[in-house]
Amino acid sequence: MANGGVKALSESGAEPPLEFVLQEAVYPSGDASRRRPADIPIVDLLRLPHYDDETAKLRSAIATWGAFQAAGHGISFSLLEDVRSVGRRFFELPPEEKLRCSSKSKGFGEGYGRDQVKAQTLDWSDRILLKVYPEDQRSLELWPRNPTSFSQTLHEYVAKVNTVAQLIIEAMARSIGLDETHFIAQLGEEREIYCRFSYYPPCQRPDLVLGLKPHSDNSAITMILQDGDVEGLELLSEDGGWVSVPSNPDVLLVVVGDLMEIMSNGSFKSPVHRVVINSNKDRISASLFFAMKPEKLIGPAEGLLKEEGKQRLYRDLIVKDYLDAHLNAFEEGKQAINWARV
Ligand SMILES: O=C(O)CCC(=O)C(=O)O
Ligand SMILES: [Fe+2]
Repeated sequence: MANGGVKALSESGAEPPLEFVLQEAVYPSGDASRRRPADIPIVDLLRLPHYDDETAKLRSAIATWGAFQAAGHGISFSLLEDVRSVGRRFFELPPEEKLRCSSKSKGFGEGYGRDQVKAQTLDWSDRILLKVYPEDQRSLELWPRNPTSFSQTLHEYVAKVNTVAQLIIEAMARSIGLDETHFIAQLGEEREIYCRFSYYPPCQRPDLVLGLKPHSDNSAITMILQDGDVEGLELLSEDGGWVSVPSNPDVLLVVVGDLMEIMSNGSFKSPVHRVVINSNKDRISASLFFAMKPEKLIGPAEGLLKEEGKQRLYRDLIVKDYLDAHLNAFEEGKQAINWARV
């Protein structure tokens, strides 16, 4: 692929090159705009700490979808719009400017450019991945200088979402009868947060490509700011069908990650999800992935194993080993969570 990324390919108007074309068995069949949205519950974070029915709603949403839409988060709409806007403006820069933010690191490496993974089929998207927390671990040389407000906007957004995530993670613990500090203590102050902006250009053959292959996240939780207008994210439902996540411009979509599935001993499911493409509309998203530091040992909460009849479903493991297993599984088109089962 030329240096212009998928955006330049899209603008050339050509059919997608073969390395982007999926095997026929996994064609996404059609245009994102023609899909029916899934009924993913909206949880009001203002009510969450005080009302048991809101906590029950959160638990049921996670049990059904592995995800919910968070409203009442207190982050101004203008900041959400600014985050989408700085992301979009970065991807609109000429290729040589974007390439200044790229690095050669393997796997899901930081910086602009495609994931350096052995994949059978390439994703129809451009992305930039940045470690945003702890602050002293930021590789600022990879952060876009253009638009000039990029760093400040992202900095402000991460601080706010970090506070919101705390409240959500406490409620998740409460919702399954654990002390509300349990998962937060696992994450610790030295938690790591990565931000991934993804830009999905239109493709004249949305029936042949995916913006992002089916995967579950290697995080504890992921907080996704979706495009304000354009849908594309889909969750794999229990009956094996794909359902489309509505693009609600002022909510944050909270998705359970594999590390939370392990710590909750399977009470919470980390959903398999993918991104489909539109024939004439582009889409932007910004995902924040919350995880423990790689050296941390995690496992199912003791409190969940004491209950009668409860079996341990996952091993204790070092987060770094899980991340390696996740990458290997991803490259083979498999789910890493099976590796963690007892
Ligand atoms: O673009 C989206 O809405 C989701 C992106 C995603 O699933 C990811 O980055 O892991
Ligand atoms: Fe994801």
